[in-house]
Amino acid sequence: MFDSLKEKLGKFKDDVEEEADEPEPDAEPEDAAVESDGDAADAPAADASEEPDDAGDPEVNPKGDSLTERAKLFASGQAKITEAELEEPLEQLEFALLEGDVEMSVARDIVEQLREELVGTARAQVKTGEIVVEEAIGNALLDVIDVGGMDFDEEIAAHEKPITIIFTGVNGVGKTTTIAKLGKYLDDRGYDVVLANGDTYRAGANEQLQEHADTLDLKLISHEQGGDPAAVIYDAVEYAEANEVDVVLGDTAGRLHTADDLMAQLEKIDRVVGPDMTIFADEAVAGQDATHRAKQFNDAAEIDGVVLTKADADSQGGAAISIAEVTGKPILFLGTGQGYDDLETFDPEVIVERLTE
Ligand SMILES: Nc1nc2c(ncn2[C@@H]2O[C@H](COP(=O)(O)OP(=O)(O)OP(=O)(O)O)[C@@H](O)[C@H]2O)c(=O)[nH]1
Repeated sequence: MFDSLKEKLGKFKDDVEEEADEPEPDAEPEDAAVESDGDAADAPAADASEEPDDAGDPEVNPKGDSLTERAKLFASGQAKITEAELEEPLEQLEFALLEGDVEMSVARDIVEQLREELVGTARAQVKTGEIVVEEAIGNALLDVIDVGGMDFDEEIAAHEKPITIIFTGVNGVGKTTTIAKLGKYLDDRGYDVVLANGDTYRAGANEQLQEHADTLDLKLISHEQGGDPAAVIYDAVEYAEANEVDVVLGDTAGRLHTADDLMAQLEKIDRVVGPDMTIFADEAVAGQDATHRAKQFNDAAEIDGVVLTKADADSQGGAAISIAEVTGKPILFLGTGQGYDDLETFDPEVIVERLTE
């Protein structure tokens, strides 16, 4: 999972460490003078304990001395990584992220945060303490994926029952399978679950969900094909109330005659049923398409979180990295296979650890 993304981040780390490993060979005296005026770019002069006041004074430390000064700082481990040295590795990383289907604004945020965190870091620290670059990468990733934090288990436990969860997303991405997986997940945790088929548009949708319901021994509420999806989910909520069922999991259509029809239908379900939670499902492998769809669906019927399916088949991680920041809503689960238990809670810290280890 996300192997290619991991490789790209690893390459950035190697590139920066390589830069730190070499003295600044082409540091022109003039550059040095300019940098010492810049923001963190040449902070060593200020950090050096000896003669801090004289370091930038041309009388005491004329331009011609600054290379010697730099060599001294390098030897003492106090020299710092400059913005110029990071330029190429950062550019390459941004390109690699875009190539991996990371949304442009997200790739830029990651690169900017890395620049901010790494410029001015002591070279010696980067060279020897591998953890520095790794941590900077981790922080930049966490910043974009740890968004809108919601603990799904806590939310379910704390919420008044029944709790109604609606799933949105286009056809074929694994939405129905995800509902079945989540039904089992909740059933395993002691909740009574009822499924509702709000996809009254697609032929065979009832049978597909019924098959899952039978396998998992869950109740399914469905109407005839062509019926009103809001009515199906409403019925399921009534059933849950009458039978002390804890959770209603409602599927919705992933495609109608037009995208406008689909969005109008979702808005109607929102209005009539007033779901407690709306989860958008899409496939990780769809990359930027998934990110854009998440935004579109969120605009039509506000989502509370995302399930990214088929993460097991996704090496790029573009959607996984982008979707939370673009929608402002957290990824709750990753689908990691076709089995009912192939559902992994999305823990940003664990994901970052996996990507940077
Ligand atoms: N590898 C992998 N396959 C998955 C995952 N989730 C679902 N699938 C497969 O994706 C295919 C489509 O899943 P469905 O649940 O039928 O998709 P859907 O979104 O409901 O699509 P429709 O039923 O057409 O609306 C099935 O073959 C699933 O087994 C996953 O996390 N990993």
